[in-house]
Amino acid sequence: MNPSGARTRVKICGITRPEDAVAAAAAGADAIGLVFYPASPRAVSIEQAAAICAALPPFVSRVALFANAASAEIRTVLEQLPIDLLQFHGEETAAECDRYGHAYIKVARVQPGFDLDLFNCRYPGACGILADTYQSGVQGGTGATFDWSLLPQQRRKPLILAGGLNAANVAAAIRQVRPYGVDVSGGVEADKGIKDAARITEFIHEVDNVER
Ligand SMILES: O=C(O)c1ccccc1N[C@@H]1O[C@H](COP(=O)(O)O)[C@@H](O)[C@H]1O
Repeated sequence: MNPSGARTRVKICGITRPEDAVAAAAAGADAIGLVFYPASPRAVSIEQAAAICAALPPFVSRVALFANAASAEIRTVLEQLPIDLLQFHGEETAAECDRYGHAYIKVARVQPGFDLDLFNCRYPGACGILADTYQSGVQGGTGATFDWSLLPQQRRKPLILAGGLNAANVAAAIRQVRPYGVDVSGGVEADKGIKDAARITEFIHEVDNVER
């Protein structure tokens, strides 16, 4: 449960195969993430993403992740796929995020000195902020946690926690940060881009059974 009394939402990111999307949904995931960042080992083509979206049951959100992508590419994805939410994982400005008229979350890559309040103010159009680990030269999917005490308890927008989460640390993360949701990629994989159904189930079990 998150501070509002609702359960902590779970997004399983970096899905590359329909069967992994089905496994995530069966385990209780609220959202799956499709990576449209060519440099990622989890990047998918439009065709792959279409097959994944088609395999999903109702009420599981489809999130399209971009990092400094060209607007034409983002528009193509929005035209061709049933995307519920955009995730901007790069250095996109608020104007760049707003231009699609589509719901989005903006990623903050957190390092010492990070100011969540200021970041919220910079992206008034975002429906949530995803906090991930800053690592020089890496856009995301680092598999590393950050110092969660850098996040304040009072927030203007829903906060999604990411970065190195797995079944062994997610309960502690939720108890400390009390996020709206959590996002995981590497922590539920058998290999890059290949999800492990048992790890997904274990992760969501931990999220749903956190005692605060
Ligand atoms: O997963 C990737 O390869 C990736 C590449 C570029 C930007 C973001 C990426 N993934 C996102 O990073 C966070 C944390 O991932 P992890 O759990 O530490 O592996 C998450 O939002 C991923 O979707």
